[in-house]
Amino acid sequence: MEADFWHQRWQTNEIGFHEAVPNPMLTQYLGRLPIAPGDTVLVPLCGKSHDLTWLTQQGYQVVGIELSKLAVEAYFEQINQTPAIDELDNFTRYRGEQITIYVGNFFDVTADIVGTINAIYDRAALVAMPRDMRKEYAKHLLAISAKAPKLLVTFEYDQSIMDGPPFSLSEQEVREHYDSHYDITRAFEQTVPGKLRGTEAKESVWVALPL
Ligand SMILES: C[S@@+](CC[C@H](N)C(=O)[O-])C[C@H]1O[C@@H](n2cnc3c(N)ncnc32)[C@H](O)[C@@H]1O
Repeated sequence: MEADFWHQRWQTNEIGFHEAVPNPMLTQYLGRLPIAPGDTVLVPLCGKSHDLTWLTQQGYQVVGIELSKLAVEAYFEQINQTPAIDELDNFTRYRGEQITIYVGNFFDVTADIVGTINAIYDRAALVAMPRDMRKEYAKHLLAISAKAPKLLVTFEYDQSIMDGPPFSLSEQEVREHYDSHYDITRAFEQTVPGKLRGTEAKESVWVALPL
């Protein structure tokens, strides 16, 4: 999707993807990754998700990347923190307690900017990208995170009856993106309760451990 699409969604508050509580897939399956409190978790395309706060509460350092300044300002308001704000390369950097969020385009982020990453949590990020961008996204994520272990949440449904985002990802596509760098296991699968925007869909949680 183009940046304008997402800016518009935040401006008009059309953020159906934003959940009121930390995502149960995160809280149940993060423990499958070989990380410990104090480690840094990268959350690409983070929005103003409560998942960020849950991660800090478990003792992790969190690095988020988000296009929308509105989202990030709303996040710090939500957690009652006044972040330190400065400019770094193409980004505005917001720093709070145990969390740094870079406001700008994910594709401009470098390994130097994010620093050492011990794990990645990808919810509503890979699936937010149309097919032609997903390959580039996956490649870039590998490059900036030195293939850190990853928890990935995807949806699968009949893409011919509904357009994304979130887009549908088959197991084959998940493996195409990551198989050559990770041992990938589907840790959980469910039919989306109450459907996905009115469409039957399956939700999967993948645990990806570096080869
Ligand atoms: C579907 S939302 C998911 C947000 C969050 N992960 C959550 O679970 O609530 C996708 C987010 O990615 C952001 N985004 C989209 N394209 C981006 C890009 N190229 N760089 C950085 N952020 C981007 C959007 O502004 C939006 O907040």
